[in-house]
Amino acid sequence: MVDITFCRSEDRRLDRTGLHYRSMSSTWTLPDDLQAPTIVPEFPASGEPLPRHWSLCFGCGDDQPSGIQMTFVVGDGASVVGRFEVARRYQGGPGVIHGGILGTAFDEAQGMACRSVALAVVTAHLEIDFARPIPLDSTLEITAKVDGTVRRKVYTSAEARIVAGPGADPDVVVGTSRGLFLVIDQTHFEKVKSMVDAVPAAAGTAAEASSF
Ligand SMILES: CCCCCCCC(=O)SCCNC(=O)CCNC(=O)[C@H](O)C(C)(C)COP(=O)(O)OP(=O)(O)OC[C@H]1O[C@@H](n2cnc3c(N)ncnc32)[C@H](O)[C@@H]1OP(=O)(O)O
Repeated sequence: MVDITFCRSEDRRLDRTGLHYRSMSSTWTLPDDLQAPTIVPEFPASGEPLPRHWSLCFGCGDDQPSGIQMTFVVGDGASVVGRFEVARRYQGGPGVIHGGILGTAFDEAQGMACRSVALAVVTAHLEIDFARPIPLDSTLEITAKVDGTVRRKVYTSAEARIVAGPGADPDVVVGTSRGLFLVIDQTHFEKVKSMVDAVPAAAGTAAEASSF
């Protein structure tokens, strides 16, 4: 049970772990007992591709044609570098990406970075700063890393840059994100894994879901 109190006068929320945050990046603080990431042996070496975690995932799945189909390589240490094309169907304001799509990309990239320290995680908290408009038809690169862990909690951060197409400038950060992920075990998806096609007990895909 997460105990979050919203303090209206200070526009600040506090949780019982001492993690302080609000909608501005300057207030995301890492806990004092943060442990440096310990990389699991299954995580590929720097420069190697990092395979999708689930074929039907909206973020990385190659069997999910409506998704953003991000691809990843492993970066230095507990980090990953993900890329995707900002397709025209991801439009929010005229000519630019929808904020929720950028949120998807950060969520996916930070979750993939967590694979450096754990076999499976889910997002508990994600916050984003949208720094620059991101044009359609550009290629976005997200660099995400694990900043540290506290028990099952994995603290992550990420930056987005346009690396090809309209507005490309690898020196300009167009968005940033910070997120808390929780390590899960196989019981997490137990009640829903047969619903992968929104149909109970779909053979095959349900079995694959257990390896998420
Ligand atoms: C490789 C994978 C890539 C995946 C990329 C995509 C990832 C996703 O989009 S996942 C989908 C979106 N997320 C979800 O569906 C998760 C839904 N939420 C849940 O299932 C649960 O709330 C869950 C698992 C996150 C936490 O529940 P539970 O396991 O019972 O943890 P709980 O005991 O409440 O909390 C554990 C610790 O985390 C802290 N915590 C949990 N949630 C939060 C939160 N939102 N903010 C701050 N702290 C939190 C608690 O305070 C507690 O801290 P401490 O150990 O210091 O006491």
